Amino acid sequence: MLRIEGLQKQYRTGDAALRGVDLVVPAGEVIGLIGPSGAGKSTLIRCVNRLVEPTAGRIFLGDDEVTGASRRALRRLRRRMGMIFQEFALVERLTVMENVLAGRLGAVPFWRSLTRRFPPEDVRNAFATLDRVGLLDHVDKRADALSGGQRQRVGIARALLQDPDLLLIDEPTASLDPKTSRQIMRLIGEVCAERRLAAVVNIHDVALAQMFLGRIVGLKAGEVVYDGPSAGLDATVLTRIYGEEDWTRTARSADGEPDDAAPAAPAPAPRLLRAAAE
Ligand SMILES: Nc1ncnc2c1ncn2[C@@H]1O[C@H](COP(=O)(O)OP(=O)(O)OP(=O)(O)O)[C@@H](O)[C@H]1O
Repeated sequence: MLRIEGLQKQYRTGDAALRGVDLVVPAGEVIGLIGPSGAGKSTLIRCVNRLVEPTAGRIFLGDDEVTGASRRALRRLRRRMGMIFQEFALVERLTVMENVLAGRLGAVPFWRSLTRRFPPEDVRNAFATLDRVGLLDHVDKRADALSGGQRQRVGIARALLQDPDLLLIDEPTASLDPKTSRQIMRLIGEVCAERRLAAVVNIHDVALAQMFLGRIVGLKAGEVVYDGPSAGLDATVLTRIYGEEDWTRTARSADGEPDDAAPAAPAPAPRLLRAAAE
């Protein structure tokens, strides 16, 4: 479980990127983090693993506090957080298997990682994970010989090999075609359910988020302005998050149809938070 309390981030430049975010993501739940450019989505994800140092607030992974953790404790906590990136972040000249085993770096002794000698159990796990993500036939291929969808599957397998409690996923489908994007979102949902992982997915594609994620958190100017079911993302809520626009072809109402009768009937118990500043 991920718990965030009163998270604030002010960059040195003076930009207040997060203004008191509260968020709980239970084990097994995948949430979609949406919001306009500059809303603070990447900052939020990076504060969770302290790639960006929060200015105020507290973050917990299970019972362990991430904020304030010593360097050593933070290293251990980061091993429990798998990261999946938009650009995959693979080592191009290494094979699929080597890239996936990189997920164990930090967990194996340094000399083993230098000589790339991983314990047999890690290798067995890597095979099983690659099988799960549909890449068993590609283990010896170099990363640079893979398609975008295959590359993202490697990214997912590498994160899973860490045996994490939490996945932090930054724009996983930004460079993928629509069908591959759906396959990747489906895979993320399935593996998180199977392994009871909490996950935060930073995603721009609202329709895709609605299709595959049950819960959406909408950020605007560093504040959570919506936290509720994806079915509740109607034109009114989208206007709250993104501002005025014709949302009728984007929002899907609770019955799955495009929301062209906006404003739509309220969705089941969405938690509308603070009205966005006008
Ligand atoms: N390293 C940084 N130094 C200073 N300001 C930053 C830094 N990173 C982000 N910001 C500012 O913080 C705010 C939030 O940025 P952030 O990248 O978190 O938004 P985002 O929602 O992820 O945007 P996008 O969807 O475009 O990636 C913006 O005003 C941005 O300019």
